[in-house]
Amino acid sequence: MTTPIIQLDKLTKKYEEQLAVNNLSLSIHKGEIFGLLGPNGAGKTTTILMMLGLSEPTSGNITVCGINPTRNPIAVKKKVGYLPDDVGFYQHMTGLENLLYTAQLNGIPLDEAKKRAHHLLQKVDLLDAADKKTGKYSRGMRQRLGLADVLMKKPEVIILDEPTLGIDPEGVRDFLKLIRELNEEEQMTVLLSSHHLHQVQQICDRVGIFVKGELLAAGDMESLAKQLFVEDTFVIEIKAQPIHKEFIERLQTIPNVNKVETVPSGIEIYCKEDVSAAISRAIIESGASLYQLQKKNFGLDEIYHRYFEGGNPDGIGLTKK
Ligand SMILES: Nc1ncnc2c1ncn2[C@@H]1O[C@H](COP(=O)(O)OP(=O)(O)OP(=O)(O)O)[C@@H](O)[C@H]1O
Repeated sequence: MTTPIIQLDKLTKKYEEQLAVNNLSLSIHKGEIFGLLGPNGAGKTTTILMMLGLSEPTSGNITVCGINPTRNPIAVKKKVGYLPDDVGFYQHMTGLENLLYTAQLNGIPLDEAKKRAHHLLQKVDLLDAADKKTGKYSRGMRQRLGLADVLMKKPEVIILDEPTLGIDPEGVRDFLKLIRELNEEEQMTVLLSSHHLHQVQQICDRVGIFVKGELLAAGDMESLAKQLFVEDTFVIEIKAQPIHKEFIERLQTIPNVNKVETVPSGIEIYCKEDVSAAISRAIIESGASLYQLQKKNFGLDEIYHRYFEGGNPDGIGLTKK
């Protein structure tokens, strides 16, 4: 594992009596796409603002690209590109002029800036609109130009706060694909804050689930499932015939099986360990025919929604490690 490019250590932010971020520790590694996933008011934006040096933590430490952003926000700004949910441009200037202006502010020589702007406009599919005033851009176009704009200075890290808000589904797909491509081509680390499960699941290498200022769990899908569903790490789906009461009862006696549920597509067996072999043995021995047996992978939406079953992080049947 590489050294973290973003390191948060017991980070806390209080707004008077409001605890926006509570004792947050998190490491994000160079080159990864990390998703900060949480509902409105979870503290995602507050965390991002602290990483950028735009808000001071009440306590705890932050290091971004080896820099303490609270003490040195300008140095961090040079290395980190930030795309807020609604990016603002000089509306009377064209897309290209806006990019060149950003380049000028970052001390990039004009020739180099023109080449980079052309390359990026092509990447974000705005070459045809390069000479159009940004006041006439659609929201999706503004977000794509925003992405090109943060990339002008070749940042080491880009932080995207709800970047797809208000973009149509096709636009969202293209935008996420573009982020993935840029991450691969330019080896950039990406921090994506969102409450859209599917989007986060689609492109992020790891995800942190953030609620009420606290990081409940972080990791890839498998490890999140393990962290949040300690009781039922595996769900095995079977199709078998005939299914009767004794048969279900027999499945329930298999060690490490927590729950057996009949669903329209067959039977779901929730268990602590992979007991596929014991299940198939039990089915055959009971004289039934087994048509299908598969391990169900937890998708992020299942993880997220099941975790908040009843609107309560301590929800039914779920245990946090
Ligand atoms: N400047 C502020 N003053 C007081 N409270 C604030 C301030 N900024 C944020 N908060 C509060 O801190 C908490 C976290 O807000 P934050 O904007 O960081 O959440 P978020 O996860 O980004 O939510 P959203 O997805 O809605 O943007 C909320 O309860 C919010 O009301």
